[in-house]
Amino acid sequence: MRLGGRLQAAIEVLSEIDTRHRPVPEALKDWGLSHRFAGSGDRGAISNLVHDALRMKLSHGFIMDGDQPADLAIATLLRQWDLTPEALAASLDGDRFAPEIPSVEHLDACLARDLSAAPAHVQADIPEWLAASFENAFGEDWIAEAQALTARPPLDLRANTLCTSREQVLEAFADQGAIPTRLAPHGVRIESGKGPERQIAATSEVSFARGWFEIQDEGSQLAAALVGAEPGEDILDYCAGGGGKSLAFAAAMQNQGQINAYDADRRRLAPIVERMRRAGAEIIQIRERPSNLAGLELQMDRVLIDAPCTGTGTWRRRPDAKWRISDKNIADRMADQDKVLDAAAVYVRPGGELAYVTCSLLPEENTDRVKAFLQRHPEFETISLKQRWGSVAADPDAPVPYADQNLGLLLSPRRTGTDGFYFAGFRRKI
Ligand SMILES: C[S@@+](CC[C@H](N)C(=O)[O-])C[C@H]1O[C@@H](n2cnc3c(N)ncnc32)[C@H](O)[C@@H]1O
Repeated sequence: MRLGGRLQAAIEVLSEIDTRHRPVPEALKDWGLSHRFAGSGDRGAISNLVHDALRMKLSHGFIMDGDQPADLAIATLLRQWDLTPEALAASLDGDRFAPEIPSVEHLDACLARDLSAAPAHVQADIPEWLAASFENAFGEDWIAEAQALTARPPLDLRANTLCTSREQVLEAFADQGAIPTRLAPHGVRIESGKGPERQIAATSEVSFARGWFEIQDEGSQLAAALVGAEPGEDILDYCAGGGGKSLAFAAAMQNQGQINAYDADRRRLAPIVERMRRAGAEIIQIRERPSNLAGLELQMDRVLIDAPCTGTGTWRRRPDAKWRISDKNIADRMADQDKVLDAAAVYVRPGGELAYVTCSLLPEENTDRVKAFLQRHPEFETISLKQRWGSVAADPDAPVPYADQNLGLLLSPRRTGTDGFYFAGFRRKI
């Protein structure tokens, strides 16, 4: 397919998402099923166009003075794929599958519009009602922080030190330009491609089948490292999901000690079985049911709560989530977070630690929850995060996360080059 056909396809998929509220992966899949002639390069390019358009939906709408799917897709090519209006018009010329586009003069005039005249949330490309939360989280940097969430994310891998080294993983992906992550000591980064370029399918590699790495954002790797798991300890991963953090603990603990992996939804735990086998992680005990946790009360050296959250820190990966989030979502997640904090805290031994992690940037889910927890649980105190960060970050000169009076660390794409993650740590006094 030429650019015109890809542009037309992206417009159709964006319309489907907009009018029928379809999830992006489903809308893209359906388009692929009804256009079987499209090759994998075409599908990748169309997917990139759709995701990029959603990342900057509001500012594209402002610049184009219209937010129809065609406006968004055309603006994506001009503002994110760096095509000039002339180059775009030339590449669509004579392409019978291409949509009609405005004249070069009109597009030049659109690009000349001054985005700084737009309302702040439009410049930031976030829903208006969330602006106050972003400002609370980041102060005067909030627009720049929100704008950094509109970029394509890199692909981050965590080298599994149970069976290989970061150097070997770097070598395996040397052709793709892999580099060491700046902060996470075992991370490997492959930067995102530009325009139609697709991200590599790292999980199709032999090195993946051999257990050399897991796909894990650098922010998630850092959150796991901040927990501070050491060989020989007893750990509870209370919201273990597919086990991303449990696997990181097993490597940090050199397969010595015990990790109890629990999740309220036991179907989410199922992938751990295969992942443990592949990674050679031998110390993970899967706890499928609440009753399997009996007897662990006051016994754990460390408990991690990787809490259910709105995922605002991962908007680079799921840009449609940015336009779906509601007040009710946030309120529901806050209630879940208080519930898991109370439920998981009972397993921490005196002197042991409780870690609270979200992949959200909203203070409502982060510092507010921590303050409320400390009020309900005077038997816990916060731990010094400055020291902990120093022991985790590979590069002491690298940017540090936001820290609010020792009430947690906040990582973000702009500040730390990671997904947005929040980490807070507590110690049980008695
Ligand atoms: C952010 S995800 C966990 C991701 C996982 N730790 C990882 O690193 O791959 C949050 C998890 O919390 C679980 N969850 C939600 N409510 C819970 C509860 N009350 N008790 C335990 N787990 C809960 C969800 O099923 C979900 O798997």
